[in-house]
Amino acid sequence: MCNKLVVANWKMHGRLATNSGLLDAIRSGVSAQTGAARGVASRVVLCVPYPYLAQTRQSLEDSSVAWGAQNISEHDQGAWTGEVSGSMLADFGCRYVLVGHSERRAFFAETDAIIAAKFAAAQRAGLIPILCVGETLAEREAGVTHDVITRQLDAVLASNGSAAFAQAVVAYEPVWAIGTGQTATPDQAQEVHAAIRGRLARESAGLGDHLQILYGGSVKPGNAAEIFSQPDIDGGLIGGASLVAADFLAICAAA
Ligand SMILES: O=C(CO)COP(=O)(O)O
Repeated sequence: MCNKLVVANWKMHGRLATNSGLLDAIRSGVSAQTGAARGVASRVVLCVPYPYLAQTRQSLEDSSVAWGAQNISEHDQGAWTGEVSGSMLADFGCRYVLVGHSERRAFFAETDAIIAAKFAAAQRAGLIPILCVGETLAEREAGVTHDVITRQLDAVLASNGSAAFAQAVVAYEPVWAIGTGQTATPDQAQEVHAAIRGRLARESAGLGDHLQILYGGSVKPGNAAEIFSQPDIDGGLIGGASLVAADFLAICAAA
């Protein structure tokens, strides 16, 4: 797959005053890369905190850079204080939303069932869910990485069906590689990506061929090209390095 997808996850970073410089630099940098590559450049998405969606839309709406959110309510509307629905995100031009990030699973008690419901809510609102999966260090050391990934995928498959993955992205983020500077080796990542693709191909061969599977966890300008060169790695989900325009653009250029 030549058209890689690079997604920024700003997490809980940014301020109104400093975001504008970052957004401007990314918009013009991606535009220069797209021009140079004559339309085969990577696609780029920024997942920003909710309060900055309007600012992001204003900055990016005439560009090729898309944007999205980092979380979504599983409910469509109602008495759910503090929650944000998919249609609200669509109102702000979001095309994508992260679902099941390991920080949501670990710190906000999101279960596989809740994540499956959020995945469905995103699609009801016309958004493309980016389903995050990944094992902890203890799980890797216990040799259960594949079991964990399969359980996380199967929860969404069981409640939403395999057809739902035709309009979705999967991101493999080993928890031990997030924000630690310890990247999975390209071989470690490729092995899990191939297993994810294999699991979905068992449901439908076409799905396995077309699904975009991103790698996330300490992707930096210095390791991006090697990670992206793996056959089953279709792009990246970038945390810390997405907050520095030069680093993020270098990663986009490597994709
Ligand atoms: O969690 C991540 C992206 O969602 C990865 O974060 P880092 O790139 O900072 O390791």
